[in-house]
Amino acid sequence: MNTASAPKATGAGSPRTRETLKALYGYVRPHRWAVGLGLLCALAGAAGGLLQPLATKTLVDRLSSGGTIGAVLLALTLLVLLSTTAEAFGAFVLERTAESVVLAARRSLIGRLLRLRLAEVDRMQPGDLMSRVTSDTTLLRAVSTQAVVSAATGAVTLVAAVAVMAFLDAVLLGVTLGVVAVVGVAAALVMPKIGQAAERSQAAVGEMSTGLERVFGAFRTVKASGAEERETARVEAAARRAWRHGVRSAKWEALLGSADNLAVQLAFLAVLAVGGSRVASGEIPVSTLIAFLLYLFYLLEPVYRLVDAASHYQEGAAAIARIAQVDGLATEPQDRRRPPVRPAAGEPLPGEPLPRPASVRFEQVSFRHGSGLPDIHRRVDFEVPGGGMTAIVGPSGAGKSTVFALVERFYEATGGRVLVDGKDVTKWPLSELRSVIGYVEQDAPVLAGTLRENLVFAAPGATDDDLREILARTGLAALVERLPHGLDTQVGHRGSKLSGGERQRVAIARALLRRPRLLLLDEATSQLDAVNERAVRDVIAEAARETTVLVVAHRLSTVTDADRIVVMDAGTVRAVGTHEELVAEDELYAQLAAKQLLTSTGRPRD
Ligand SMILES: Nc1ncnc2c1ncn2[C@@H]1O[C@H](COP(=O)(O)OP(=O)(O)OP(=O)(O)O)[C@@H](O)[C@H]1O
Repeated sequence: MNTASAPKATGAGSPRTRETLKALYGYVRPHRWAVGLGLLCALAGAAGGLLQPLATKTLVDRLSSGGTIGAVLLALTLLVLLSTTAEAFGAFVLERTAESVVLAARRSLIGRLLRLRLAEVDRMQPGDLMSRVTSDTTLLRAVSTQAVVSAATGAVTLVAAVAVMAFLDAVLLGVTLGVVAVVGVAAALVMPKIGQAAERSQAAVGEMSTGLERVFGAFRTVKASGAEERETARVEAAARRAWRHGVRSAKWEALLGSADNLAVQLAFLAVLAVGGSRVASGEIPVSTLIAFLLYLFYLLEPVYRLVDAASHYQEGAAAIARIAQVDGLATEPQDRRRPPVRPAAGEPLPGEPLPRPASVRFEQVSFRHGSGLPDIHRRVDFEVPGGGMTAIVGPSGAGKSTVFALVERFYEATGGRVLVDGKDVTKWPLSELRSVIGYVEQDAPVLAGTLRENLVFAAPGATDDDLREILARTGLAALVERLPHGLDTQVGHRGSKLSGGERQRVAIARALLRRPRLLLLDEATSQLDAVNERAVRDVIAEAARETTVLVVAHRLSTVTDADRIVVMDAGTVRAVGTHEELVAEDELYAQLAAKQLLTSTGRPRD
């Protein structure tokens, strides 16, 4: 599969770590006050916990000396209540902030994905891109808040606990630190492995989404080909890979967890042995040993926190890297000025002249999809004046649809110039360029939603009258009558509840509602029956009287009336002329015409 691969996780201080920390800071920065509040609450909770052993020591000392313990007991209870309340409140603040971080990351990703250049979408897998929005962002939840706070509170309480332990007994502290150092070494060794497993697991989740997207994109074909089991196995294989790496990560995390547990247990035994003999020899009182042992168990908490923060960081770093890859993909330039929403039915905006047909010119245009790939266009040169109908014909793969893709600036020409209204398309503000064009792509896509949403998709200002008119013109009025909820009927995923011909007519109606100055129709009538095709051809012919219409057609019968026909072959323009001229002058066109049983008048032979 073709996903950009993330750089491998490396040690602390590496460029990757610096980049991750910088990105992490970018996510946390807008919420620094909330994270600060969460941190304060966590510290308050930790401080409460830190004081408990000291209060216990006082309690034991008082009991040993026969003093009263009522006040100390009350203080201890208050301490417990305050610290748990502070912790609970802090935890809520952090969870809420974490959700906000995820939302911000998702919003920025979604905004970016829809502005990606087509070439990038061709290169990536949509399913994998989707999983970065849905799955990777959730990993930011823990790393951006909980891990930051855990690391900070863990470090602070660790230092505080060690300081108090040093105050209690330096020898016992030496024994403790010697054993606890083992955890540090184990953590340093295991951490990168958790990061690696998390990265692979997320990549596998991306592959799973890609597999599902592939299946739902061609659901009927999958079923008709009897490929359900094979495709299921494919998606399952990715799910299993995600499971395997998840388990691997869990294994390392468990190992890490038991290592720090073991370290504290061993430290406990060592302190008990050394401390016991120090109590026996009278070097320290028994209350000091008890307090020290309590602190030893108290040490577990900050150590856990630090380990937890480190493993969340590893998982988060993998997600941050995958999200950052999307930031690295090329996007289309964003215009500062939004073009006006075109009213339907050709009404000019106040102060705007009536839309006039746009001209198109290809000047020695060359194009390829990437360096090292074959030329799709080689010095393509033709001119289409404003108004009328121009057809582009030629064998499959000649580069006809690519003409439209270059006019819409889905791709940039690699040589020469594409001009609309005499102006290089690269000089047009992109949204303005597209606002003057109506485009029906080859597969006449219909989006999930209602019929109405589909029709007004390119002309949100269209009124009900505009809709009625266009429905009548494109022969869709009867369909709307039949539908249970009329225009508000759901058309299903990719318009699956409509017939192929209906989808084409919806796509044409959508493009016409935009009242474009240039109408690009790519094989727009291929699925229509004879009656509807005639009707739609009449609509297109009518449109050609007030706008410029460019059609790509395989069936010459649909374009013999065109004002001019551009014949393309293997990425070049062979000839331009009317049907009659081309039948007489161009060998390829004459052959195509002959194959399709046409005479030079364009009428089918009897
Ligand atoms: N994203 C892409 N990456 C690489 N090559 C591509 C891409 N899209 C199209 N091509 C290639 O570009 C060539 C021209 O494609 P284009 O769609 O313009 O042809 P066409 O004349 O419209 O063909 P048809 O009549 O079959 O629709 C084809 O050989 C195709 O394989």
